[in-house]
Amino acid sequence: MILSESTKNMLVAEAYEAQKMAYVPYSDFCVGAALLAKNGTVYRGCNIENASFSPTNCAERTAFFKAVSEGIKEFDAIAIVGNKCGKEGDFCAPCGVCRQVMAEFCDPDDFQIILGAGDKTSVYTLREILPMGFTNDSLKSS
Ligand SMILES: O=c1ccn([C@H]2C[C@H](O)[C@@H](CO)O2)c(=O)[nH]1
Ligand SMILES: [Zn+2]
Repeated sequence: MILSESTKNMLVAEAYEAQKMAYVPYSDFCVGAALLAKNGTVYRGCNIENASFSPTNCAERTAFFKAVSEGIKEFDAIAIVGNKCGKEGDFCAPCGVCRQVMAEFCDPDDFQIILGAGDKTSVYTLREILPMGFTNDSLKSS
């Protein structure tokens, strides 16, 4: 899908709002995500850490799981911002686990990943950041 400049800017602004809720006592790295569903709803997510480290949930997956837990499974785009808390930073690309979660629900050539940092944005398709992904279809092939 083609994202308008205003939709892109709105999603990055939503991601910055989500970032304020990051629970990051261990990394001090604050991430926010804003996931745009095909019905127009925006789901915000932040990263949520844990003293046991491995239960940590990324901002992107928080947003996806909020949506899916409410019955929403069709998405157009996600905006992501991440940096040391309170500092300016560079683009924050989603981790491999989050890319895999995106692959479960999103069309690789249609879904847009918007990285934001300050006034800059950079947009990718899911296939660009997860080539040769393992999906539901992989289970069907012989
Ligand atoms: O795309 C990313 C990359 C990292 N993190 C989180 C996980 C952890 O809380 C912190 C440092 O890895 O940042 C995200 O939420 N999304
Ligand atoms: Zn992740």
